[in-house]
Amino acid sequence: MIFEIDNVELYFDDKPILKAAYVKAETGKVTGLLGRNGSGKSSLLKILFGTLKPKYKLLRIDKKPVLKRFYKTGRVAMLPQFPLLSPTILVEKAFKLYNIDFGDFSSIFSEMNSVKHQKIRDLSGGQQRIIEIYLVLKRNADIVLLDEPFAQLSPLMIEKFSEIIQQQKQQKAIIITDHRYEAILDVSDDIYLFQHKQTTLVHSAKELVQMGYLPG
Ligand SMILES: Nc1ncnc2c1ncn2[C@@H]1O[C@H](COP(=O)(O)OP(=O)(O)OP(=O)(O)O)[C@@H](O)[C@H]1O
Repeated sequence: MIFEIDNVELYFDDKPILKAAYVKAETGKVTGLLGRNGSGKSSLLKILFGTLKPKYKLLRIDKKPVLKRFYKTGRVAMLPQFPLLSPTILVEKAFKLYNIDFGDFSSIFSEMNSVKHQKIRDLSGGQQRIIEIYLVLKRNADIVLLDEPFAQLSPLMIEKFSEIIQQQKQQKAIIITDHRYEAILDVSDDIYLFQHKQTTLVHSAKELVQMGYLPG
């Protein structure tokens, strides 16, 4: 399945943020988005998900236009940059709500075994994020959007999630953005750089240096 978001034109209060931006994602691949702060990565994810309305955009699945807000189709799962779960929900209840097995989770993240009966608000920021990323990644969806999943995670957790992302991409398209660019370069099959209000497909870290995103 091929997902394309094309000709994205976004303004906030007459200020242009994106002009003719394009991103393609497909089942079996991870698409990484890189770019400086404020370059429009989160906005593009929200536009794709359907919670932010731009001046113009065209969303296509396998070349056919999708006119509905995408989240209403039930085919997309999104991890926003900010907390997803209610602070008062019990961890085991959150897993039930998402229809995901806690046992499978705790066999990968054994250090999280003890939090099953706790409320989300009683976990550390990183522990909360681990649960959120896992639930969104494992959710039954055709495409998963991850906005800064790695920001609060220790290196070992990033490695574990990179493995889960590789497993999950077998059945899904995944789009991910994060400032941990080494992790994004490792996990992604395709990379887009957000720059000058547009998106460019890049092929190497060297290109990212030449384009002024990475220090030389
Ligand atoms: N609701 C809003 N109202 C006005 N301006 C906004 C709004 N949301 C985002 N912006 C502006 O749009 C631009 C793009 O923001 P966005 O969050 O998409 O960038 P980003 O690339 O995800 O940044 P970061 O990497 O820092 O999270 C920024 O200049 C931001 O100030």
